[in-house]
Parts: sequence; structure tokens; C-alpha cells
Amino acid sequence: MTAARRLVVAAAIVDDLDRPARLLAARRSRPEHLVGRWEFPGGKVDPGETPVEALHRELREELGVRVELGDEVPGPDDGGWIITDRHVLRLWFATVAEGDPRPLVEHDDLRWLDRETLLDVDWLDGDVRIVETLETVLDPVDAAR
Ligand SMILES: Nc1nc2c([nH]c(=O)n2[C@H]2C[C@H](O)[C@@H](COP(=O)(O)OP(=O)(O)OP(=O)(O)O)O2)c(=O)[nH]1
Repeated sequence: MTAARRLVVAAAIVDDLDRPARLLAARRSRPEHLVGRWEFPGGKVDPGETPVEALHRELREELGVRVELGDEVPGPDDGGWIITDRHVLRLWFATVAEGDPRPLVEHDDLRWLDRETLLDVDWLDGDVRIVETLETVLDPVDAAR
């Protein structure tokens, strides 16, 4: 029997929910086996929290921002994305409503990526197929914007 995977919630933070061109990636500073790898900011849902409550909490703690959520990015695994043998991810589009994202805990770098640079960073293994899906959603960066 396989134990149920733990639910992780995270955000695909973009510059514009209607016409996204840039996506915010975060580099892990802990634990050891994740150091230097890039991910969607977020974390585990605590007992008693809804996934959306957990997501707002994680983004406040990790990046110091308040976000507006957009649509969920549905995955192929019962609506979510299996990211490790122990975790399943639910991911929402989001945009920053208040604050400047900073790598406060868990991360030591943040980077805005566009369609051209999206795969330049070393994404966590489980995130790669999600990022490839998002690539098709991002607008080419328009210098006039
Ligand atoms: N947040 C996040 N975690 C991811 C992603 N991709 C991926 O494989 N993971 C893995 C890394 C971790 O093993 C697990 C999430 O754990 P976490 O360390 O972010 O959770 P947390 O903030 O609640 O931390 P903790 O309370 O367990 O210390 O999921 C991703 O894009 N975002």
C-alpha cells in the first residue's frame, strides 16, 4: 500500500494575471538536498488550514508579500501535480498585490524568468514538466510593455 502524498501548495507568481510574460522562481537555501534548486514558492498545508489559506501564509512568510490569486493550474494527477514520491502539488497563478518579494526564509535568491529564460535555472525535478506547461502560457516579452 502506498501512503497518501502530503499536499504542498505553491504559486506561479506572474507579472500580469491577464497577460503573463514573467514568472517568479525561488532558489532553495534548505534543506541540504534541495539547496540551489529552483521552485515555486509555497509549502505544506498545516492541519486545520485550507489550501488557499496555507498558500497566503507561505507567501507572506517566505517572500513578505500579499498576493492576489488567479486560476489554479490544473495538473494531470487528480487535478494536482505529483512532484515527489511523498508530495503532490497544487499550483495557482498569482500576482503581487502588496510588498516586494524578498527571499526571507527557505530561499536565497529570486529571479523573474521569461519565456526565453524559463528553463535556464535548475528547477526541482518534479517541477520541470509544470514549467514546460507554463512556458506555453507566457507571452513573449514585449519591449514596449
Ligand atoms: N514549495 C515547493 N515545494 C516543492 C516544489 N517542488 C517540489 O518538488 N517541492 C518539494 C520540496 C519539499 O520536499 C516539499 C515541500 O516542502 P517545503 O519545505 O516547501 O514545505 P514547508 O515550507 O511547509 O516546510 P517545512 O514546514 O516542512 O519545513 O515539496 C515547489 O515548486 N514548491
